[in-house]
Amino acid sequence: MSEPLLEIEDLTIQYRTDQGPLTAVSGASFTIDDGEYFGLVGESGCGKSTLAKSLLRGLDDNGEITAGSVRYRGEEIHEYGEREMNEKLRWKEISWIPQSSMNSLDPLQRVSEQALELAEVHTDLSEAAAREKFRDLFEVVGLPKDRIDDYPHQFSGGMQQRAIIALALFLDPSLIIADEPTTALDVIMQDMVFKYLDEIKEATETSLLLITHDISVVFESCESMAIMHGGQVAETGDVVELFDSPRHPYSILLQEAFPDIRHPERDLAVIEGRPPQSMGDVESCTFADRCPWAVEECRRSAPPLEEVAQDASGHHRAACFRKDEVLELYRSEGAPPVDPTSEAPQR
Ligand SMILES: Nc1ncnc2c1ncn2[C@@H]1O[C@H](COP(=O)(O)OP(=O)(O)OP(=O)(O)O)[C@@H](O)[C@H]1O
Repeated sequence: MSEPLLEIEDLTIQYRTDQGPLTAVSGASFTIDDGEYFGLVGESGCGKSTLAKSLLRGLDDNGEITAGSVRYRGEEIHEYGEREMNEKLRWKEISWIPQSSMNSLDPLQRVSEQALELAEVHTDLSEAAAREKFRDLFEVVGLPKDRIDDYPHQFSGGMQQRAIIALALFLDPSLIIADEPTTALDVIMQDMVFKYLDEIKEATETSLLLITHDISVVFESCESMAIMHGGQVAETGDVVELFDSPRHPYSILLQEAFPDIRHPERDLAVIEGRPPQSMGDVESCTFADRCPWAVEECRRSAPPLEEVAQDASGHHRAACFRKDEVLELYRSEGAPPVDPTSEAPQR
């Protein structure tokens, strides 16, 4: 098998706070291959943005990677200095589509000027060639070519977000990180942005790391995914595999919490409780207190992320001591009420 584009292994990220170190990401692992669309899903506060920001060294000042590694095409990128990050990685190899275009387009510059600056720093393109390339990309994202010289305020929110996608594509990056790219948009615009992301997939070799709380978007747009809970990767693998045969209780319940076109009549499940905020090292399953199938072992140690079966991509893994039995239990008996004092069952 060829080398993955991005390989995250056992990544732990903490924030210094007045109450001590807060662990936002704990032992996270997954890989993204060339050309792959990968979804990172989970509730608010589960650590998605922290993980994504760490990839481009964009963590807040009080955040730090305390363990694990991030390899990009086999190279440990956290060993790069700030200059190497700018010269080798940012925009050129990995670009970023933020949650809201408001903070990322300079309101005082024409959109084309922002592209031309990137071209000047990172390419040998003449100004005319760079403008032509940007005009073409406007077309790819469904914006009129002759609007590249507009200022951001001349665009609607949806158009601004598409202009950012054009900027993100401008240097032909191998990976685009999109952090809730449609949160600030209305439903119609959300659909359009995803339509353009789908078209980009057809037209380019770019990989996408799509961060969202909406599992159904990932099922529709991505090939692989990771589901996070409380800073841990609960499950990762091929989307079809996770859709048909989820192995982590959180993945099972999360799927039941979103509408499914196969079962439109179904009542949507509610996952009781809130995700935990972990101070210090994480030494248990962060889902244990919300899990209908938790046993004592889940509170004594953190379950490792282990392979459950061969899927199309060969990396379906789940972090649950009961990963080989919960789906069957759920299908035969439903989810029992959560019992915070549960003892280990007879096995
Ligand atoms: N600068 C910071 N200092 C302290 N704690 C932080 C900081 N930034 C984030 N956190 C905490 O880290 C945890 C993970 O936050 P993060 O924003 O990564 O989650 P998320 O899954 O991206 O959430 P959302 O979907 O709401 O953006 C949360 O408990 C959050 O409160």
